[in-house]
Amino acid sequence: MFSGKNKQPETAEIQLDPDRIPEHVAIIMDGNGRWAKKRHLPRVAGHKQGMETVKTIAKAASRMGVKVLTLYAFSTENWKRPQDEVKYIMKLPVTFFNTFMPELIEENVRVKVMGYLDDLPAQTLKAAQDAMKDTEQNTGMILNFALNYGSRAEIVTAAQKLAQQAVDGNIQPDEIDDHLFADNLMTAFLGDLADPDLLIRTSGEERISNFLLWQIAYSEMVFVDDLWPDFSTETLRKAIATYQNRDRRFGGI
Ligand SMILES: CCc1cc(N2CCCCCC2)n2ncc(-c3ccc(F)cc3)c2n1
Repeated sequence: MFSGKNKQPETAEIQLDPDRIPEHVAIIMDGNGRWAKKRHLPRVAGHKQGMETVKTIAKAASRMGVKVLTLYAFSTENWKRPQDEVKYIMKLPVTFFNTFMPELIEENVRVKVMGYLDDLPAQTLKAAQDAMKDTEQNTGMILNFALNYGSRAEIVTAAQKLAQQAVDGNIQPDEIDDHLFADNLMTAFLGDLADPDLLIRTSGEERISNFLLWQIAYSEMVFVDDLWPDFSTETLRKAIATYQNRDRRFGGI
């Protein structure tokens, strides 16, 4: 739309139903390397810009009323990448908190980090632990980073924990149901919010890539072409509008 003498295009902000904001949004942040390649930049430039997008989207989601935002930051498979790239990526949590913690506190955001954290470099783990500690009193949106996370490993770990409880005589096999299994997953701390209402993947890829396989059983999925560094508040609003226009059935008719 054009209006007035300025002839500036007006882009009407996507209107969302405030009563149907997805409580838990999960995002596979894909396309960072391609973003850099398109600009003839090193891949790490895409990761750096991708971290800035995390800041923008975390604030936007918090202000829209999202209760949990889970971001797939590093998978158990990502260790196969070139070592210089992995080394750079592993410093991003330190940079993130050094530059963004005041805004997270101001937004009343609580940081959680889930994954196989013992395998992370010491400085990465410390940054994550400090951020979780420094924001544990916050009562607003939970910003949940999946770091060195893999869903199949998470499911196998839960099965091993339950098998050990059975061997120890603390549970009977027929006591194991959906709820008890979910209580042994890394998302257990989210309680009733553990399962994403909306899963977004960027960069046009339409794969799940071993992310929250148990938890997304009934999630709506929205795949957008934007590369993660280009993902904007408007793109998030459009994805949530798409979600709101769907009629979720949870297996029913
Ligand atoms: C360690 C892997 C990684 C990669 C990464 N990228 C690179 C690839 C994905 C796109 C976003 C930028 N980011 N961006 C923020 C974090 C972050 C993680 C935990 C935390 F507590 C605070 C911040 C991050 N972590």
